[in-house]
Amino acid sequence: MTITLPSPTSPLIIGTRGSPLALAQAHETRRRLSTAFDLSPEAFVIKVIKTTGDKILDRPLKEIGGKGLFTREIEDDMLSGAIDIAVHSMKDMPVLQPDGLVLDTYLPREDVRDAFVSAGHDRLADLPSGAVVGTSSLRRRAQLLHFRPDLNVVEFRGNVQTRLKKLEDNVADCTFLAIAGLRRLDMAHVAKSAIETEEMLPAVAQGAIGIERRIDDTRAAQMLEAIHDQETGQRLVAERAFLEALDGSCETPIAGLSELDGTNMRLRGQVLRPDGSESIGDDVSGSIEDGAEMGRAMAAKLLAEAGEGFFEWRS
Ligand SMILES: NCc1[nH]cc(CCC(=O)O)c1CC(=O)O
Repeated sequence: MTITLPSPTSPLIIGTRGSPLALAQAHETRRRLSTAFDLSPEAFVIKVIKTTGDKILDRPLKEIGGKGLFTREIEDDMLSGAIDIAVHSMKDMPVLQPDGLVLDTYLPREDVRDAFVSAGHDRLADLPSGAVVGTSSLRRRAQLLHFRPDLNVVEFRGNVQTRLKKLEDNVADCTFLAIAGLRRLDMAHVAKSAIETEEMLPAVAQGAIGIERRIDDTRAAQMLEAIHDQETGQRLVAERAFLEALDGSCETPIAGLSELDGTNMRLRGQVLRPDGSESIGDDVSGSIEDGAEMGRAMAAKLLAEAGEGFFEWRS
C-alpha cells in the first residue's frame, strides 16, 4: 500500500508535553521519521499541550490522581484530530489507552538505570546516616528505605531542571534521576554514578519512548512502523503485562525489567511496601514470545506472596 507522506501543506502533527525532556523526545521522533522518509522538517509540526499534571505543581501526584493526569488532554487532541501522533515517556503511561487510540511503536530504549545525583557525595553508599534524599517516586523511596532505613526521604516534584535547582538550593543531599532522561537532555554529566539494576530495579518501561496514534490513521501507522524498535517492543510487552496484572496505581511501588539475550528473555519484578519495610521480588527466564504470560504469572505470584494490605501505608 502506498501512503501520501506529510508535506508542508499537510504536515504530521506531533503532540507532546512542554517539558524540556518531552520536547527532546518529540524532536528525536521527528528526526527519525524525517530520516526514514527523507522529509524536510516543515513536513512536521510539534505542538505543545499542557496537561492537568503540568498545571498542578504544588501537590504530590498521588493526591491529585493517577497516571492519566499527564495524558488525558493529549489523547483528547488526538481523538479530535488536532494532533496526529503523541510522543510519551512509557514509564509515565497507563497500561490501557482510550478506545480509538493505539500505542505500539517504540524507539530504541536508552539506558534503563537510575543515576545518583548529588553535590556532596559520589555514590549512594557514601551517604551518611540521616542524609536527605529528594524524590517524588514511590518506587525509589521504598527501594531506598528498604536497604537504607536511616535515610530521610522528602517529596521532590517537578521536571529534571526543577529538581536540580532544588539540589543546588540544598533542599536535599541527593536525588535520583533516570539516566535516559539526562542523556536525552544532554545532561548526563550531572550524574555522579549509575545505580546498577541489582541495587535499584528500574520502573517498568524506564528509558523507553512510545508513540501513540489513532487506530484508523493509516498514514501514521505506516510511518511509525518504519521507526519501531522490535526488541524494545518485546521487552515492554512483558513489563507492561506485569504492571497491568498488578493493577499498579500511582500509589504502588513497583519495579520491573525485561532483558533479552538471543531468543531468551529475563524478567525481574519487585513490589514493595510504601515505607520500604518489605520487598518481594522474582527473577525468571523464558522465551521471548512468552513475555506477556511471564509478566502476568510473576504478578500473580508476587500478589499472592504479598497478601492483603501489603500496599497500604502504615502510619
Ligand atoms: N516521571 C518522570 C519521568 N518520566 C520519564 C523520565 C525519564 C526518562 C525515562 O525514564 O524514559 C522521568 C524523569 C526521571 O525519572 O528521572
